[in-house]
Amino acid sequence: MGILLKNGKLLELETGELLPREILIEGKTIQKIAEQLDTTGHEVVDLGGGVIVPGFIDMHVHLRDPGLEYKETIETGTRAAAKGGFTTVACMPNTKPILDTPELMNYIYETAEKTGYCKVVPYAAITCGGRGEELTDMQALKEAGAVGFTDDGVGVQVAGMMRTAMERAKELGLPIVIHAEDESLSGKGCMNEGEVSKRLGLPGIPGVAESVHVARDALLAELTGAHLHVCHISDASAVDAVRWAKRRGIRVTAEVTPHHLLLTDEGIDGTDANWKVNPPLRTENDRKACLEGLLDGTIDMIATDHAPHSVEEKQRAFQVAPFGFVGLETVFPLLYTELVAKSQQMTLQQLVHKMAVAPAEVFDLPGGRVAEGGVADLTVLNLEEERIIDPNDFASKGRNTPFAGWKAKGWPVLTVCEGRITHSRP
Ligand SMILES: NC(=O)N[C@@H](CC(=O)O)C(=O)O
Ligand SMILES: [Zn+2]
Repeated sequence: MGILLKNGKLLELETGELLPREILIEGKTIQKIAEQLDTTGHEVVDLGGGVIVPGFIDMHVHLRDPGLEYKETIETGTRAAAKGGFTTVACMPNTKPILDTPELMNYIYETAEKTGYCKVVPYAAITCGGRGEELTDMQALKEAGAVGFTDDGVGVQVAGMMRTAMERAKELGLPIVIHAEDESLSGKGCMNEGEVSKRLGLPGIPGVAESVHVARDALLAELTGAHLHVCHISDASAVDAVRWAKRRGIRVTAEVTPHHLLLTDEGIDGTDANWKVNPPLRTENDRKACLEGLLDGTIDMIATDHAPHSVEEKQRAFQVAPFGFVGLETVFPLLYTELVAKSQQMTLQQLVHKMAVAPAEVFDLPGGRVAEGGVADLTVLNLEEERIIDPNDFASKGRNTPFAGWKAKGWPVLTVCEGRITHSRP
């Protein structure tokens, strides 16, 4: 007995056409796609006219497990992911302890298998403890299933250390994934350095703290032949550095978050730490550069940088509260509403490409397409349903979003991960 999805419209990714199609799922596989299928012996699920797209893939998620379970667990984080239409997430190693051993890779895989609502692929740390002093056993970490190496949360400060890391990553065929931040430039900053930080009297983080690392690591990727992936790009000169590197034939890819596409530092009043994130929200010029980079292919994909913190932590004063926003449950409706429906700056198929197809391609992961014989990872969207974002509705333990109260449409109503229904809403 399989699952038969009826009354849905399949998004054709090349043309954007919505094709009336029925889908038969057996086990973990999409068995058949046709205009009409025989229902006998199958569990029928009525999609109510919803739009079928490949399951989303998020390459930047903080699941906080192990050690910081008061912020999030693999169970709550993946439940939030499934609710947001995701079937795969890559989790960041800045947990407690840092994910720097094969045993910790195994812990992630085993816990996700037992309690997860989507597939979880872990990144491993570049340096032991994320301290930037000594490289991890990258080969053993690859053998244990790491999808790439990153010290996300902090930048690797010493260029020579990054060079050696890239040489090893190149040999292993895995990407180096960077949180681009030169600490000698970012210092104790808590928001973007500019007009707004000056007005508020808050210490700033200049855009160059990011772009000098992007440029440095692009050059090191050229030298070593490694694949460099740039996390959460936010600054116009960093986008230019990626564009330049791609033109030069360097193997570099990049991601941008929904908040850097939609918000600027103008929204910060210095009292609400739900607006505090790293890299910080920057200027309108930077925001536009990120969007332009996404549309012209400089930036390959969208990633949420889902970074849950407790309510208590985010109630602290702006300067001392931790950086980060949750994002898994709101990213699609926000971007669909703002960039597709309201302003037509993007098409639906472009957005789905950036959230599902591109991450699967760049990181060589299963999924990213809805096709016969392929893995049954898919999401059904109700593009008409409009709702107000209320953090109290989140499955995530985190409530920290600057988008509370925004009205958005295009909510995921059904998520199927490897043939299993992981989220379903009437
Ligand atoms: N993005 C953030 O503001 N915070 C992240 C770290 C990170 O992704 O750099 C976190 O772990 O909380
Ligand atoms: Zn980061």
